[in-house]
Amino acid sequence: MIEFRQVSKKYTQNVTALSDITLSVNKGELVFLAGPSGAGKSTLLKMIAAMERPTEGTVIVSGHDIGRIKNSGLPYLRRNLGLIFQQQRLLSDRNVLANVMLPLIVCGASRSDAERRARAALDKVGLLDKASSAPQTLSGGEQQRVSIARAIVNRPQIILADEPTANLDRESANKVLDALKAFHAVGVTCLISTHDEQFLDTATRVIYLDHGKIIESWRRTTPQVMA
Ligand SMILES: Nc1ncnc2c1ncn2[C@@H]1O[C@H](COP(=O)(O)OP(=O)(O)OP(=O)(O)O)[C@@H](O)[C@H]1O
Repeated sequence: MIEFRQVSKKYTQNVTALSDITLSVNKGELVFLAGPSGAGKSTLLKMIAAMERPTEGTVIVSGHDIGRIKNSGLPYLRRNLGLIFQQQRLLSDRNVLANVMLPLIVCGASRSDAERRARAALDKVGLLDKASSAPQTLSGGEQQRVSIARAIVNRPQIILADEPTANLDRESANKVLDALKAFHAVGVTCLISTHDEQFLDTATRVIYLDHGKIIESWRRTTPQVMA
């Protein structure tokens, strides 16, 4: 479903964010990207969404070659992607429900259909009771779960989450992660970047990056049970 073949990304002559990355992610996998700040995790996720293009190598996402995709093809690609990136903040001038409805309205859904689906998405992340609230009145963890609802409201095949638990306390972080895992459980492919070692203990697949290179990568068939 996602394939990187000998991919490098240079932002400038002196900044190599990714170097010779080869990996593949199967449909329905939950993959954590780990590694220190500046390792290239965000760049890797952005490439899957064609927010950045490879300098060398090939990135294939659901059959699309990201290096060759035309700008006119981007909306079609992104319709299959749920993006949870820090820069995509919730809009403070509309309530939670309207924020979650937005991707559907943009794609031409009717208001009634968009509202019904947005309420279902909020229900899935446990925040239906906050539908009428202003986003800025929610906790950081609740805002992240609204972002997840907004990302999945179009029923994407792939969720990309860049540090979704950054700056959250443990309880909020666990709720955010549980919401993401619930989508993985129904077959959505998820890639999540994190600094949080605790999440990696229960993961089934982790790719460690450092200085733009994969330094370690493993899969296990059953998650480790925490003592
Ligand atoms: N738009 C950009 N222009 C120039 N350099 C960039 C750009 N985006 C990222 N970089 C550089 O590329 C490298 C990888 O950055 P990236 O954001 O992918 O790492 P990261 O692992 O996600 O880090 P963090 O955990 O801090 O978010 C860093 O050296 C960063 O400074």
